[in-house]
Amino acid sequence: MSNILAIVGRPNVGKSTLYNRLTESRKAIVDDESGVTRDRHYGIGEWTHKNFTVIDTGGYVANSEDVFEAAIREQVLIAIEEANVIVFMVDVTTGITDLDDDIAQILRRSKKPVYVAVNKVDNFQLQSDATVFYSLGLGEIYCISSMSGSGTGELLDEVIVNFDEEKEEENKLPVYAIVGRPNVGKSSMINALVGKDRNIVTEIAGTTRDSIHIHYNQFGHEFMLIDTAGLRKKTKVRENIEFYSVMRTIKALEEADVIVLMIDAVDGIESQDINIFHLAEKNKKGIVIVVNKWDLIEKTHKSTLEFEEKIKEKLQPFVDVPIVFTSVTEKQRILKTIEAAAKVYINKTKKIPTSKLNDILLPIIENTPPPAIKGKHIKIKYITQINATSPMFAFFCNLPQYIKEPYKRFIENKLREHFDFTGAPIQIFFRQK
Ligand SMILES: Nc1nc2c(ncn2[C@@H]2O[C@H](COP(=O)(O)OP(=O)(O)OP(=O)(O)O)[C@@H](O)[C@H]2O)c(=O)[nH]1
Ligand SMILES: Nc1nc2c(ncn2[C@@H]2O[C@H](COP(=O)(O)OP(=O)(O)OP(=O)(O)O)[C@@H](O)[C@H]2O)c(=O)[nH]1
Repeated sequence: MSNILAIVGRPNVGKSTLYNRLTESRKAIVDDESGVTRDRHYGIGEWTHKNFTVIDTGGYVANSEDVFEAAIREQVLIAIEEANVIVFMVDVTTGITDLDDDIAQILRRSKKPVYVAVNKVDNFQLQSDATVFYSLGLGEIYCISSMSGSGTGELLDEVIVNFDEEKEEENKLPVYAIVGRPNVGKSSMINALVGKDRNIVTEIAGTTRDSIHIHYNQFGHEFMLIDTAGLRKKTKVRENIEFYSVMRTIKALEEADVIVLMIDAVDGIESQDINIFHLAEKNKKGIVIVVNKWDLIEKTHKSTLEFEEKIKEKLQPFVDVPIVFTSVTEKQRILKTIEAAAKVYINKTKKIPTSKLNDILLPIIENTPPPAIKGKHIKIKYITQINATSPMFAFFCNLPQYIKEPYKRFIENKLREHFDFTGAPIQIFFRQK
């Protein structure tokens, strides 16, 4: 299951403002991506301990007047298909426009939950103006002011009912998703892996009609593979191809345990790749980077090392990820890709016994304690790994609020040094004890 919220609506109703509010609130809590350019159209939101991906559809619409209404209509259709919940935003100051009516008509036919957010209800008087939006025929309306945040909590309370909490599922096969920009070699990789041999491959219909999950069981590896490659929607509006491909990628990413992010060796790592990488990281997914078309590179003995360094520079600070150099056409290191994904899955799901954790980390902490603040000494007493779907550690101490980002980073590095967590994002919490 995935947790995807799409905000749809015509331009200027305030979608981006709400998007920023939903995703920034999260940023304020864990701001660990200093200096990284983030994509403004999708990000992670959090409400009462549930995480979800928020998509601001507006950003994908071209400026040209003639495509834009068609583009918006099509985006609404794509959003209905791919997202789990839709927030339909309208503007109290303009009332219902023709385009609002059009969108409402599409949404009324959808089976996905739709929430009407009447925005710019900045004061109490405007609430009575909002009642006209009941005539859209989409049920309850939620009066909000994206600018001030008023009403957004009530809206979110309802929205997140549709989302799952992260939980451990027993005896479940690992799920890998191969993602990457168009033409990077995703289909070729999948074909190389599963070929056409139906004895080893069974296609299982996914949650939506056209999502393909492949059951792989060969060479000692068994897992589910999400195929995002072959799924190309015929969009009428050229501008929406990117929107659609981002939707598919986000969805695959939500459903997977480990993301195999393919990069073109010739083009190098691009901002889109970095966005996907950070989304995967924030979603606590395991990550393997595959540099494909390695055959096209003129190589010296230092090439892989230099390439690796260039990639890691751009992935800062989360650089403890495996990088595999493949040539799918020359069948090079394809199995190695699978092995890397399997190893990342193990790293992501393993649990370090509390005694071992404390035996190794407490002496290190003793040697390099968190810096004292205002003359107060911080004492870390013990550590446990909290059971979760990805590595999460609680450090119990007297003054958790005084522990700063650099020390957290230091702790994370020590964890990575002593226990292999390559490819798995780590969460660290300091708690009062
Ligand atoms: N008064 C008021 N203005 C708001 C509110 N939310 C957004 N706005 C303003 O409405 C305008 C449009 O907001 P955006 O968030 O850019 O709207 P959008 O729907 O994302 O627009 P597109 O990106 O063009 O699709 C901006 O000037 C916002 O400051 C609100 O709650 N109250
Ligand atoms: N030289 C070289 N070409 C490759 C390699 N892998 C794939 N290609 C070629 O790259 C092109 C695109 O490959 P696809 O597998 O269709 O790429 P894709 O990522 O599935 O593309 P979309 O379906 O558009 O997302 C094809 O012409 C492949 O033959 C490789 O390792 N080396």
